[in-house]
This record gives sequence, structure tokens and C-alpha cells, in this order.
Amino acid sequence: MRQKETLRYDQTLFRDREVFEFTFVPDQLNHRDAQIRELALLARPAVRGGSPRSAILRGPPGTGKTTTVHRLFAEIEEATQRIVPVYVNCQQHRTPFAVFACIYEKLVGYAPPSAGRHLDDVVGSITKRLGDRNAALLVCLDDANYLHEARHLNDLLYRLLRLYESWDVRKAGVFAVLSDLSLNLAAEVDAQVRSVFHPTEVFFQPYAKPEIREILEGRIRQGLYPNVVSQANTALIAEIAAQEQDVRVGIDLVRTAAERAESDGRRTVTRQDVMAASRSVITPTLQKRAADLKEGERALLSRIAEMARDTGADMTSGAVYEAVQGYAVSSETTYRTRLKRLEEAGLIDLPLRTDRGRTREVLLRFTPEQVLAVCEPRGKTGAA
Ligand SMILES: Nc1ncnc2c1ncn2[C@@H]1O[C@H](COP(=O)(O)OP(=O)(O)OP(=O)(O)O)[C@@H](O)[C@H]1O
Repeated sequence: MRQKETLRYDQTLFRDREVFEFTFVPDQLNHRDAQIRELALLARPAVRGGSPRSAILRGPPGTGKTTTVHRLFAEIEEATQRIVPVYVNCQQHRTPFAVFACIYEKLVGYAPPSAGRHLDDVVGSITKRLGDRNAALLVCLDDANYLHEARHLNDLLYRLLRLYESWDVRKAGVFAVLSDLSLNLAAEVDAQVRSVFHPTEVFFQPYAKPEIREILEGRIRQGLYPNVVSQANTALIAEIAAQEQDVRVGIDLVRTAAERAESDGRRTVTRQDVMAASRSVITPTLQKRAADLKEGERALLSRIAEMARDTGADMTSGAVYEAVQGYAVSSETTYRTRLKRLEEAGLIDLPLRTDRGRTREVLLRFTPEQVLAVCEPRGKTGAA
């Protein structure tokens, strides 16, 4: 037994890789109690023979919307037969037929034959089974904006929410998940749908840094062997993810950094693993951050990227200053201000080098090539 454990540990840093898959639903879903409670209250009338109410779950990416629904649906399935919860990923299922096929599959156990099958037949089979079971339907439309963009949302909601009118079954409820903060679904649908679609808005705020750290610690405990990621590196990952306002970024970073250490045959994740992972994981963010920079700041960033690309070595802030003097900055004060600004924008890291007094290193959070691609060097135009 002992030998087997040692062998496993030698082969991999991962105790359980699934813990890093996005379909993984943690037992401990911390910080989302209020949302789960609110959604459970909306579903509850169906347990007593009424109709589940609808909701719009809204929040930026990586705020736990999907996971919260999965957790609630698992609890509903355990607790009652009177609600049939069905999760549908609308990025994959963008038509009413595709969505109803998911519902059919959940109820029947296999997908409906698509060839030659009319949507009304599928809906008919679904309502018959719901009627036989005397159960209500609760459908989660994750990423519902895809249905909206494909102009199918209205038709789908109409069929789902007015099921009860043409068939002798209880009503259905819809939980529509949206990461688009501005899309007003309730206003986009036709009057016929609006009269039956009164969703409660349930908000998911981005996690704060301590919350992200706690979630990451839980994930690391479950997915990796002990001591693979130090507390300091967990804190660094939490910090990067908090800047992204997306816990998923943190989870991806842990996995990517551990895979990097593993492929090098090491047993622990280093700070360099984290930084390398951070460079490979995030790019749309880089674009957005670079776009927000002022001209002079972008010129400095671009020069730092050129140096990193050309030297490939660690750079101190003093060495960078020497290289940019009179080029991207006119004075040391301007240089320090811009460097700080690049750090605040999450583009560089300025760790203190303990072996060299108060010297700071300048580390890019992205690859030099990525940075140069979005910065386009502008010569001396950035000089102060
Ligand atoms: N409170 C939490 N506890 C543990 N893990 C969490 C928590 N919240 C989110 N996660 C994890 O973070 C990742 C992203 O969460 P999720 O997919 O639920 O976010 P989302 O808001 O639906 O994002 P998107 O809008 O991009 O689909 C998942 O791996 C999920 O398991």
C-alpha cells in the first residue's frame, strides 16, 4: 500500500485531475449560499404542486453561476421527484429542437431520433411523461445569449413556458444564465412570452481575493498531493485571478503550473511555473489592459517586452531604467510612476529580490511576443 502511494506520487502531482475540469461541482460551494437559497425558493412551489418560478442568473464569467445551478439541481434531484431539473448548455444547443432533445434525453434516457422527427412530437413525448409523473420541469439555459443571438429564444420560451396550456401538465420554470450584464432578456421577448416570463434577477458578484484564495485552497487540497503548491504561490495565483475577477483563471493557473512542474519532473510548483502559466492562460485580458494604457505607459511596456525577448534573462528595475532613459521616459520619477501603473494594471510583476537588497525584478505577466503583438512599438512618441 505504502509502495503504491509512493509510486503514484512519483508519477504525478495530481491526486485527482477531474477536480480541475470545468464540469467538476465541488461539494463545498462556499460564498454562494444566498444565491442557492434564492433559487431554491423559486423552485419550491413545484414541490407542492405549483409552478417553479423563472430566474435570470447574471454575473461576469467565473463567478460560479453554472456551478451553483449544478449544485442546486443535484440537491433537487435528491430531495424530490416532483421537479425534473434539466441543465442545457446553449452554446452547444442553440435551437429549440436541440434544447427539447436535451429535455427528452433526461426524461427518456436517450436522445430522440433527429431525422424526420418534428419538434411538436418531441414536445408531446415530453409533456406526456411529465404528466405521467405529475412533475414540473425546471430548465437551466446556460449561456442563454446564444439562443438570443440565433433568434430562437422567443420561440423556445414560448413553447417551454406555455407547455401547460396545450398539454395537461404543470408549468415549467426557466433559469437563464447570462454573463452579459447589459442584455435585458425579459424586454427582448414578445408580449405573449412576457405575459408568462417574470424572471427574478439573481446577481453573482465577482469573488474578492480572500474568497478566490479559499476556493483555490479547496481545489488544491482535493486535486493535488500535499505541499505541491506553497501558500505563497497560492496567494500569487489568487492575486492574479482576483485581478482578472475570475476564479476560473485561478483554477486554470493551478492546473497549468502543476502540469509544467510535473513535466519537468519536479514535485513542487515554483513561482516561475505560476508566471509561465499566467502568460499562457490569459490573452483577451492582455488586449483589454493594454488598450487602457496611456501612450507613455504602453511605450515602456513595449520596451520591457523587447528586452525580455532579447535577453531572455531576469531584469532588474534598474537595468530597465538604464535601457529606457530618454527613450520611453524622461525622468526616473516618470519611470517609477509608469512602472507602478503597469503593475497595477496587472501587466507586470515587481517582486523584491531578497538577495539584492531593495532591488526589484521586472517580470512580464505575458510572453514578450504577446505583449509586443498588442503594443506595437511606437519609437520615441511615448517619451515624456
Ligand atoms: N464558490 C465556489 N466554490 C468552489 N468552486 C467554485 C466556486 N465558484 C466557482 N467555482 C469554480 O470556478 C469555475 C468557474 O465557475 P462557473 O463555471 O460556475 O462560473 P460561471 O459564472 O458560470 O462562468 P461563465 O459565465 O464563464 O460560464 C468552475 O470550475 C467552478 O467549479
